Amino acid sequence: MTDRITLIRPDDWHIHLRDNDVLPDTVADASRVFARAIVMPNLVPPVRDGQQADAYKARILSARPAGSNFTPLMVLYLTDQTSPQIIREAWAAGQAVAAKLYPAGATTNSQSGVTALENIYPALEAMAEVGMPLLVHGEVTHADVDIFDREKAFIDQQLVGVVERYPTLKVVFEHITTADAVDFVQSASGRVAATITAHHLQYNRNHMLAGGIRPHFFCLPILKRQRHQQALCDAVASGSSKFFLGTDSAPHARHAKEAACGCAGCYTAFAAIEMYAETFDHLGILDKLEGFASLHGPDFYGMPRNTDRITLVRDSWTAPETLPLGDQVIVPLRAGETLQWRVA
Ligand SMILES: NC(=O)N[C@@H](CC(=O)O)C(=O)O
Ligand SMILES: [Zn+2]
Ligand SMILES: [Zn+2]
Repeated sequence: MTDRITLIRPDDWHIHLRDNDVLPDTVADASRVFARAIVMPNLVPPVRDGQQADAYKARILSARPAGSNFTPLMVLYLTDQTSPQIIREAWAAGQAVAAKLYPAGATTNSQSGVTALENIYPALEAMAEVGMPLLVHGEVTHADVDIFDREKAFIDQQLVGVVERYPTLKVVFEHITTADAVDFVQSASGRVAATITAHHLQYNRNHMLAGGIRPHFFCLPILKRQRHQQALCDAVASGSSKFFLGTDSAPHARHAKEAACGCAGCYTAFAAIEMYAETFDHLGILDKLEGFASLHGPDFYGMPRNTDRITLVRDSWTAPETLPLGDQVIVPLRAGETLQWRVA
């Protein structure tokens, strides 16, 4: 039994840090282990151009704990108005490393998102040309599509078309949740990859709904049935470089989750690499953790791999019941439960 594993320092290729008074809390958790993180731009109002990305980056940098070298990687939020010029300028100035497609209405703070794919064709063309990756929240939003089918419908109705139309565009299918998404990514060309969260590897919809409704498991895309969870586990077990770590750690204050209409998002940043280690250990694939957490992401983005290392040890500890989030509290995933691994 392996009790200790050393990895090149990992990065988080999908996180929500929010803004202003909560940044000291979210940035402290994100920067505890990860060297870099792709910072999602779904603020209100969203991060729509290079200048806004720069200003947000400055707020994140000034919220870092003393001595931290954590590097936020900034992302533009695509809207119906995103012009090729916005893309080219932000890319040329190094203000953003990617742009994110939120179908309008698909998830938290997506109300300014894209209402029809055609509206961003000019932006996508510019992205394909300069080499800026497209990050996708892959769910359709029509009221008549069942929430458990929205990811598959997005692949069929939108993603296949985008990948065909822009043969050089790099695409990251974010936080995938279905066997359909795994199949799509595996059979696509090398410029298509996906992030996988710790919670979608650890849980399925029974954890959220059987025996009582548990709002802290509610996230989007929603947890699916067990066979889909298994497909995600098989994807990481394959060791394929198309899959890499993206926590989608998404804080919402306790009162916003424990409510008649609760917000979508799970908070995992406080123990993310530990949760992944636990899952990989459980699956008997700890030897695949370094590729997933530390190598495939930078390789896909064309960035250097980190050079220092972290060590994880098998040593159980209890996750806190709550954590501070500005002047509120948050109930993290695994609250009060025993975690099997910790960072040495
Ligand atoms: N994943 C979630 O359930 N929520 C995210 C948005 C997102 O990544 O879709 C959030 O910003 O809260
Ligand atoms: Zn999303
Ligand atoms: Zn997200």
